Amino acid sequence: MVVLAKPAALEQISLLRTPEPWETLSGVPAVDLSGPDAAGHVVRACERFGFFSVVNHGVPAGVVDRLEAEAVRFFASPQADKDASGPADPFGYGSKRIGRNGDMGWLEYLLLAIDRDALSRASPAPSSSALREAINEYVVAMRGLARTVLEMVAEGLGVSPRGALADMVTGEDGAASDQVFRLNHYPPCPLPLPPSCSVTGFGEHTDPQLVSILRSNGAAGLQVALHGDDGRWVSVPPNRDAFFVNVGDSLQVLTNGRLKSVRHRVVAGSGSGSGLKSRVSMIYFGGPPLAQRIAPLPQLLHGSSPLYREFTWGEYKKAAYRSRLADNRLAPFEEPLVAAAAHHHHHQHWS
Ligand SMILES: C=C1C[C@]23C[C@@]1(O)CC[C@H]2[C@@]12CC[C@H](O)[C@@](C)(C(=O)O1)[C@H]2[C@@H]3C(=O)O
Ligand SMILES: O=C(O)CCC(=O)C(=O)O
Ligand SMILES: [Fe+2]
Repeated sequence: MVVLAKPAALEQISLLRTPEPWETLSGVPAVDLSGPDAAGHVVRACERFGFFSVVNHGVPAGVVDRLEAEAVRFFASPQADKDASGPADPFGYGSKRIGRNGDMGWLEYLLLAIDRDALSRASPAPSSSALREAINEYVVAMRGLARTVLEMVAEGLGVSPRGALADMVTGEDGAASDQVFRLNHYPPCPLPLPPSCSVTGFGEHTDPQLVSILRSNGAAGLQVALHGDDGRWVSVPPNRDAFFVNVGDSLQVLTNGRLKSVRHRVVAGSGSGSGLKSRVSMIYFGGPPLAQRIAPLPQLLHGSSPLYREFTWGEYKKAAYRSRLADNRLAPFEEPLVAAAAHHHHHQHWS
């Protein structure tokens, strides 16, 4: 029997079994934000998948293209220049290491703090002013999109006021919300791999915030786990012109589990000279102010008990940054006594 050794450079990066052909999520809902009943479509997509794409979003292509070009330029710059904005702790330039607890992936990235509507002066920022300006312009567009999506979620769920969720992330008054922006670059992995194996680009996880808005170039790699079906993984076909919205853990709690955060991961492309493109993605993470209390909204309880105990975003974030990527970060906040009964309730509600 031939045992293929794992190349040394991949020592700490998990390999994933990738049965070919990958099943693609042909059913990934694409919501036309300018179409009729967009709010209803958004809520149904969030309930079924915790994930959907938006088209006719009104974000000018120029804003996206400019950032993509600057991101490509940054990642192509000399390693020493990139290292000058690192190591990521958690903000700055990082390579292969994700977070502080041993997660590794075949990628490099820039993780940046956003203060209201621009890069925070308090965290390391890239030295290129063209990149900084492109990020600032893009972040303004993402705040607008996050606001629209969260207003539609509130509207579709019957939560009032309509801005109740959106204000947590993009509210103009009160404490500044906790927004993060990330550029990820996944070069194709040039090393030989055992058959039916791929390299982990970004390991499976849910995002802790309310919503994340992701955009990538035309390179594939993103996969999401279905809520039913034993969490089967499906590939998301790339779409340069769309944005992908993830429901995060905090929105799951605020809706008392009616919307569920989506587990997702990125699989790196493999094979040198195979013509595979590098994947470049840009993700805006919409979190609330640190002191924001996160608990099921009373309006959504309809007489049933809360599935989670109240916590502040600051508390949750602290716990999240102590956890591994794949951990179930919500488990310690679940209300054990009512979980079984409520599960039954939801089950009936959905079937
Ligand atoms: C391993 C980790 C990386 C992460 C912080 C954490 O300890 C667990 C959550 C991770 C995550 C996932 C979504 C976002 O990419 C991120 C910035 C976030 O807010 O939570 C990352 C964190 C990170 O890369 O530092
Ligand atoms: O890079 C991607 O496409 C997704 C990465 C991701 O899920 C994250 O950064 O939280
Ligand atoms: Fe993510």
